[in-house]
Amino acid sequence: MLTRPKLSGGSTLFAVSFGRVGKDGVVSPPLPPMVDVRGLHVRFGEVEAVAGIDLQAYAGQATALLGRNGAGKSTTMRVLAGVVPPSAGTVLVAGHDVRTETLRAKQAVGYCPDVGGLVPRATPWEHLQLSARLRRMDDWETPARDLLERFELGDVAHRVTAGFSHGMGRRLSVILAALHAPDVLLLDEPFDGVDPIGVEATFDVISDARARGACVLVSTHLRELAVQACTTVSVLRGGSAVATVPSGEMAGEEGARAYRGLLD
Ligand SMILES: Nc1ncnc2c1ncn2[C@@H]1O[C@H](COP(=O)(O)OP(=O)(O)OP(=O)(O)O)[C@@H](O)[C@H]1O
Repeated sequence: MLTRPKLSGGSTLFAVSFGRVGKDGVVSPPLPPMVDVRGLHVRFGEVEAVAGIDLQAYAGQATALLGRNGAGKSTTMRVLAGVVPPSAGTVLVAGHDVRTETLRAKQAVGYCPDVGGLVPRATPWEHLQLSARLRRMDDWETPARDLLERFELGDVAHRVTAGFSHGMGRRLSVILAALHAPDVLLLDEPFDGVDPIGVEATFDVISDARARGACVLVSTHLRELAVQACTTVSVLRGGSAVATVPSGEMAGEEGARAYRGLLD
């Protein structure tokens, strides 16, 4: 059965679901979710893009959203990023309601959209500069240079993005999402068309974010990369979450069969 997380996810899953066990054996209350989605509906006219999603994601964890085209992954990410308002339901990001505390929720988030977001006539460095100014960051140049080097974009840091390949654009979008070390990192299709160096660099960004206690959500079609990058997998179908399981349950041949079973 793939309807409920098992404890095979280890101590993190135990801690967030049932409480944290201290050295003295005392169990403290479970951590509140960093992303808390309850009964989310999103309608675009006649189309119901999201039809009642419930999703909880926690500090130090990475959750993958998997599902077929049109399952509602990107729309859910857009709601979390504060780009699309919910039609119904409650969405809290780092404790802030995206409907009533939109600015605070947005400040907590770093968002790599699935498409767009880059200015063709601006360079990567100018994108980073603008992002840092908007967020009133002081010491941004060193982390910006570091990220550009990790994603092998240092050599093109001062070239306009108009001539960038698809994969170069994806890599820059991940960098822009990660620059300010957000509490909630939302990566929509970060691996799409990205070469192995970019994939490795994205893995590093995800594990660094988890290590500093951020909550990461990754929307992707690439099941095996989702399993490698994430602790938890949530499978969406027809605008609803049909299963949320430790990522190990989606690994290998058996995981592929389980995943196909959830999509049919
Ligand atoms: N702005 C919009 N206007 C109308 N319909 C929309 C809009 N955005 C999304 N939809 C519809 O909502 C549904 C869910 O779309 P969404 O992009 O969230 O799916 P997805 O799981 O991210 O798909 P993909 O894997 O193809 O990116 C689809 O039927 C889509 O056509």
